Amino acid sequence: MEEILAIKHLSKSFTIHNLDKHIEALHDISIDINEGEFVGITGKSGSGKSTVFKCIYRTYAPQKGSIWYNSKKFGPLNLAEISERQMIYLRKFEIGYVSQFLSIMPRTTAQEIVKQAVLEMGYVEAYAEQEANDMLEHFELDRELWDCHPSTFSGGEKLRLNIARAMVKRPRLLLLDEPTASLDHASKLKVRELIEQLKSEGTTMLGIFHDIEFMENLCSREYTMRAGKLTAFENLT
Ligand SMILES: Nc1ncnc2c1ncn2[C@@H]1O[C@H](COP(=O)(O)OP(=O)(O)OP(=O)(O)O)[C@@H](O)[C@H]1O
Repeated sequence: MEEILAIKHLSKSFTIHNLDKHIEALHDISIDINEGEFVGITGKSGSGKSTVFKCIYRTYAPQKGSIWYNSKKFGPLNLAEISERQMIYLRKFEIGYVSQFLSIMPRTTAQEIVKQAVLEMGYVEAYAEQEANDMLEHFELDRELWDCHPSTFSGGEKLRLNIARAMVKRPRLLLLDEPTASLDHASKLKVRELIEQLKSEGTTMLGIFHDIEFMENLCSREYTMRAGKLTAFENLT
């Protein structure tokens, strides 16, 4: 199997100037993922899991180390060093990120949010609308809500919309940062169903889940983090 992501000796720290504090969020992290794999990351709150994702998605710039991603369009790239333009392309076409929080665009309806994600990729209006509708239906977002602004949605509704927006793009690499945290059991099963579908289509996924049961039989390997370091590695297959 070909490697799609190779994180090598990644370190990230934060300085909070007004408090005169220095936080070592990641220390010498190395993780690799093969194409089509679903790899899990577990660890206590504050151990650095989301920081790894934010470095991959380049929300954060790491101080040390490299993040090699084998792009379909560009070939091997170090995400820690590429231009913002290339990173924008990758976010649009190749790398998806789902967190538990929905960043709401003002005056945009739920359906438009998902549709916009497809339009961004260059598809025509009618196709984008169909894809958006299929995805909203899959996640059983009440039809009454499709033309509403999500600012008034419940936590679970916001989350389902968030997942629909990321998954409608069928990214090659999908980062799932506790996407099921506040979902009820039925919605969790929907997410699991879609993850299984994406897996069978060859999508590579890196997931953070507190709910270990949810990950069962989904992940091929699992990394455990503690205080910014990788402390365990397990092959699950
Ligand atoms: N932007 C930031 N500025 C300062 N400190 C930060 C920042 N982002 C993360 N941290 C710190 O880095 C450490 C790791 O945070 P991170 O969010 O990666 O943990 P986590 O394992 O994902 O936790 P959780 O499971 O609670 O989401 C924490 O101590 C956190 O306070």
